[in-house]
Amino acid sequence: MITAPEAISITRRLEFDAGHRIPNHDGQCRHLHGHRYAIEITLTGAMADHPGKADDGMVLDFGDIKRLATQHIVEPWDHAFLVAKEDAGLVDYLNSIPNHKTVMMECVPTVENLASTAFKILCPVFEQAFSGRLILSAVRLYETPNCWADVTHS
Ligand SMILES: Nc1nc2c(c(=O)[nH]1)N=C([C@H](O)[C@H](O)COP(=O)(O)OP(=O)(O)OP(=O)(O)O)CN2
Ligand SMILES: [Zn+2]
Repeated sequence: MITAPEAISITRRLEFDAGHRIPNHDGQCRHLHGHRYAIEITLTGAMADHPGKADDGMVLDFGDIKRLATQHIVEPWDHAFLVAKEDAGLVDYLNSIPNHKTVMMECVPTVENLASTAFKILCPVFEQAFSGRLILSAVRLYETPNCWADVTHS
């Protein structure tokens, strides 16, 4: 009997620190504050059948996930202030600080929007790097140990 190759999902977790605020929040989150975010990146594909090769039995080396996610998300967002472009007063203030690490977001930096942004950035990165051999199937972003958002393909 011939069986189709299994699809297996693997997940790599990375962490970074960033500041943000939700300008129109009716509670504490309208104040400037920060989080130790954790991002979990899940890729799905077939395991490599490459006896004797470094990646034999892997969907993808965890090191490759770390390298690409660090380059495209962790390094740009770590120790940055993630600010909504509509948050005009704060944008002006951050721009007045010489060499401040500010990341301008298209939308308010809720954990949902940040997870969605990360997913949109990483999807083509993994698609191009691995020629469609695997897909980015999910991004989970933790804002606190108790609060997170999941993004998957719709
Ligand atoms: N749906 C969302 N709700 C909230 C978001 C968000 O991004 N999406 N963000 C916040 C705050 O920014 C904050 O990060 C979360 O605050 P809080 O609810 O206080 O989370 P804690 O884990 O610190 O909760 P404790 O009860 O203090 O343990 C708010 N809401
Ligand atoms: Zn917050």
